[in-house]
Amino acid sequence: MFVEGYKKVSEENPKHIQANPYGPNPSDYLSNVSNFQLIESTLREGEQFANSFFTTEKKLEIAKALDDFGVDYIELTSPVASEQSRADCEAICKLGLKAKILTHIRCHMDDAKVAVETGVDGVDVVIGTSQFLRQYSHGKDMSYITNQAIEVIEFVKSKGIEIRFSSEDSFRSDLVDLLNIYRTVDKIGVNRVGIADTVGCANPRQVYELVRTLKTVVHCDIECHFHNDTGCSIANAYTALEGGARLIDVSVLGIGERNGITPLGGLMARMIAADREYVLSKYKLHKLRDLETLVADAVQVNIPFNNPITGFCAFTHKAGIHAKAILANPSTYEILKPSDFGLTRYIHFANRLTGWNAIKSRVDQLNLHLTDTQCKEVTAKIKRLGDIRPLNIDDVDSIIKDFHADVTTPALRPTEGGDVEEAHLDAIKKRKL
Ligand SMILES: CC(=O)SCCNC(=O)CCNC(=O)[C@H](O)C(C)(C)COP(=O)(O)OP(=O)(O)OC[C@H]1O[C@@H](n2cnc3c(N)ncnc32)[C@H](O)[C@@H]1OP(=O)(O)O
Ligand SMILES: O=C(O)CCC(=O)C(=O)O
Ligand SMILES: [Mg+2]
Repeated sequence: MFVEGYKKVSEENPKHIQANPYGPNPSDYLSNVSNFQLIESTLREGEQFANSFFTTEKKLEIAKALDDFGVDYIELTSPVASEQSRADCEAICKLGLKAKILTHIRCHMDDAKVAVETGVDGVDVVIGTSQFLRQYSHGKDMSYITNQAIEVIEFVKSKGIEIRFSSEDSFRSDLVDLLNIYRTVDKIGVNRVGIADTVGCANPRQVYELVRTLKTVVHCDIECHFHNDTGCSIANAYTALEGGARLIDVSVLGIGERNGITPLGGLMARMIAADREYVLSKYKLHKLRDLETLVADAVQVNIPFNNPITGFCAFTHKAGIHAKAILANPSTYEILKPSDFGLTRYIHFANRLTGWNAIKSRVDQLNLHLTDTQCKEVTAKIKRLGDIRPLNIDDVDSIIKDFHADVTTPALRPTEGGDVEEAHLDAIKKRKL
């Protein structure tokens, strides 16, 4: 149906699509999709991953690589966790990186006093506010938590460094308790408040609602931390930004407690699809694969086959219908450009789902010449073998080369009344002799 005022969508240039033909949506003003920052927590949340053990050298190498990638903040394990944790934190602070260095502590003066002496640019303070954590973790009530928070925040602020206050397990906390404590810490002047989906229970709608509600209560930036237990960590991060959060906690490959948090690479994929220019202007995406390999090796895991961007088949197209369109215009089946990440696109033609367009493209790559009809013929041969066993590129290339030799050998030209198949066989026998 034609609706007056609707702009025609241009297929050539999707930018012509009008986001909202009925005028701006008030929530567009709140969205930080084009203005987000990353708190990179591989060296804090990531150290809580089951396989993690980072030597000092490895931590320094990872911190430098994260900085080179362009993350805004690097969050480090609490300096009270161990002697070495504290020494490593101090060593990373001395690197003089562009990224701001944070450490992550409990809401306790003992931790805060150590943290401010490490040389960090800021301190991330956290305390559980849900009934579970109040009962089974620290055992404190909301009034104790509030007083403790005020004392720690004022102390850290007095040292002239950044301070963030976060409520652990925010989504299972009482909303009134949450809003009260956030309002209090905002009034004292924290740089950020944090929402944490510590158990990975939140869905995007709940995230949007909580962020929007919190926006009505605080003036400072909102940071969000999403665990991935139910597979929502990237969607939740994106929705949080849409709702007006500014900062997202990520780790390389999403490593963290249990199955981890929002992965850096996955979030980059989501964000570049939303605002390519902003993401390309801030982050060195072509360094992503090396960064992931560095961390994967350090914690002895493989990069998952279906990882956004860097999974081995993330830019591989297989079915004939896809391959044809990709050859004509990659955007037909690609929302991300492999070249943005320094990567290459592949067409997987050695299989029975292939089509003649993909095979023709391979014929051209091999510098051979076959007509369209001949390409269709050779495709049928490839499919016949592909029905029997998995194929590799050499299989396909030799079928193509044999076919090409057959059709270009003069003996193949059918003589008057001659049989083409016999002529083929004859020519093949002659070549083999
Ligand atoms: C959701 C998260 O990821 S939060 C960050 C998690 N990070 C860490 O735990 C960092 C590594 N942790 C450690 O090295 C240790 O747990 C330490 C050094 C912090 C504490 O060690 P311990 O004193 O031996 O205590 P333990 O780990 O057994 O228990 C946690 C203690 O912290 C208290 N606590 C837990 N959370 C908080 C909090 N947010 N604020 C203040 N105190 C807290 C608990 O009440 C408990 O104290 P208790 O022993 O007096 O009851
Ligand atoms: O400090 C925070 O905001 C998050 C802490 C954390 O790792 C979590 O709650 O899962
Ligand atoms: Mg966490």
